[in-house]
Amino acid sequence: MQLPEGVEVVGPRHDRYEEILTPPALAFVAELHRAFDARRRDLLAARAARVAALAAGGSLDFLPHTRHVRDGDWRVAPPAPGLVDRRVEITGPTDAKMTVNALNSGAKVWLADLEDANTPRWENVIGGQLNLRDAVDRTLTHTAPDGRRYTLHDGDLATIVVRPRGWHLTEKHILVDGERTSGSLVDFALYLFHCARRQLDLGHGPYFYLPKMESHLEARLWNDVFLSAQDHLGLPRGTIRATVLIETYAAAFEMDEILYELRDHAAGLNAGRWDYMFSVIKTFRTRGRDFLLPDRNAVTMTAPFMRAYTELLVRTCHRRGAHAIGGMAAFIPSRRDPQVNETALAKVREDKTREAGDGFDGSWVAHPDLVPVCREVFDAVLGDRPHQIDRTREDVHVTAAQLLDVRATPGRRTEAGLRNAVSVGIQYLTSWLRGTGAVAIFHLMEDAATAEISRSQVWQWLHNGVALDDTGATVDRALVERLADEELAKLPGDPADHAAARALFLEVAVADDFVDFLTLPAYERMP
Ligand SMILES: CC(=O)SCCNC(=O)CCNC(=O)[C@H](O)C(C)(C)COP(=O)(O)OP(=O)(O)OC[C@H]1O[C@@H](n2cnc3c(N)ncnc32)[C@H](O)[C@@H]1OP(=O)(O)O
Ligand SMILES: O=CC(=O)O
Ligand SMILES: [Mg+2]
Repeated sequence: MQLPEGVEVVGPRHDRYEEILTPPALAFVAELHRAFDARRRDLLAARAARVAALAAGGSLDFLPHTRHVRDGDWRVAPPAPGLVDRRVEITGPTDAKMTVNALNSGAKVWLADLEDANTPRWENVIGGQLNLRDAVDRTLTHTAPDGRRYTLHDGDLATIVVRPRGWHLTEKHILVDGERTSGSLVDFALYLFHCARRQLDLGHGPYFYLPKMESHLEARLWNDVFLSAQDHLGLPRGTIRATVLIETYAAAFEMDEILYELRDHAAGLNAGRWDYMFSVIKTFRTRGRDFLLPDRNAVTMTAPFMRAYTELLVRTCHRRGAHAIGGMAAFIPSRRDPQVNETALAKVREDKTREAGDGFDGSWVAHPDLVPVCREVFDAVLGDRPHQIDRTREDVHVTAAQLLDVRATPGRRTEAGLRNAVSVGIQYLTSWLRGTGAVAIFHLMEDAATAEISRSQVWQWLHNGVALDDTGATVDRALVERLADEELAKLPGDPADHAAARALFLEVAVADDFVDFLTLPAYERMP
């Protein structure tokens, strides 16, 4: 096949890959790369500059020069078809079985995840695009090794909203002018190219969730990508809709500005609590006690700094006519263990009840068996209304000091918490390196965001010389390595199965230089 000039595909071409990697689709990727990749890299450099300023004693605050945006009277575009009622959204990776199960789950929306829940292995990147296209065509089927056959229901399916990779990730198998492309642009462009028209014919549209942004300038970049992409494909401006995850500390101070940048394409904000917690740790990782969190599993959504963040998110969205979408309770139900199941359902009910009461218009679940409980809770609050955007939460007034008040978080730093972080981190990386980016560990959903909390918390405790509240031991490299060995010895199978993950975990959790994202070195270990 003749590729567009300057484009190379260096990943293997498995069965049907030519249906996705067509010359016009690759030309579209190349056009976006040439127009926008330099800006992407400049924005990543701006992130690094902010980290340096914070390490030197700076802080986060609402931006003085964008006050006119926060004070201004503007609204985002009205909700697009398929995105009006979002009371239950299921998330998950895009392998064929999960795709069918998610679309059939009864959720209103499926977040098709190419980010936190996905290892961006070449087979997942292109295989995911094939599954998405087949799903939109309603031809997707799957036969499990045990012979079970999966097909899409005839009636209503969940609206597909694709989450491309964050701006920090590259795609090493598609090169343009000899350079790696952006993972975000590849995921976005291939889905838009192959599925936008089909989605419009079905009465929906090309919809996206945008992850891990750290400023409104990053949102402006996405908006410019959307304008250019719509023009290239002859789609009316405003066809694309994007829901932005507010999941970095810096973005919490720029919610209005992010919605404003994307306003003709904006579909709402989501409270991405796990990456947010990771970002809180990461942003002030060298600043000692004021930003030390207790054990990961002790930090709940009622911690004052988390509450300030979700309250501000609902208020900001509703003032601008946008949906506010809740986050992920990590408890995973079990079809085999009634006790585990009961606990998960109760915890998820409690979480969704708080969100619905706070004004969220819908929320996320990680598993099909959680769809009914989320729906029931939101039905009780919404009734026949598709959302509660008219609940403007004028009562909410969140200050920068409240967003930054990490110190008031109740909980202890314990050896059990450290053990858990080490064990979960290594088990997760074992799974990631094998190509599975979401996994249940100790009955909790673990993905790239939750694993980041584990490893960054170990890094933070170690580099701030934390003494554990229970044993009094100071966290140091020797202690982390000992716990790693003890925890690996408890796992079934050979500890050698986890050797690569153990080494990678120590690299990102212990080394002096803090690696920005664990997926960066992990991706380099992928073929
Ligand atoms: C921080 C964040 O970004 S949160 C969003 C990103 N994270 C995610 O999306 C995680 C999504 N969830 C998952 O991946 C899974 O639920 C896991 C890995 C946590 C657990 O999966 P499993 O161990 O397979 O759970 P379990 O065995 O109970 O699954 C039962 C069935 O439900 C299906 N299922 C489970 N979760 C999902 C899902 N999210 N989407 C679609 N189907 C699902 C399984 O495929 C299985 O199907 P089958 O009965 O046809 O074989
Ligand atoms: O993407 C969601 C999160 O919680 O992180
Ligand atoms: Mg996230």
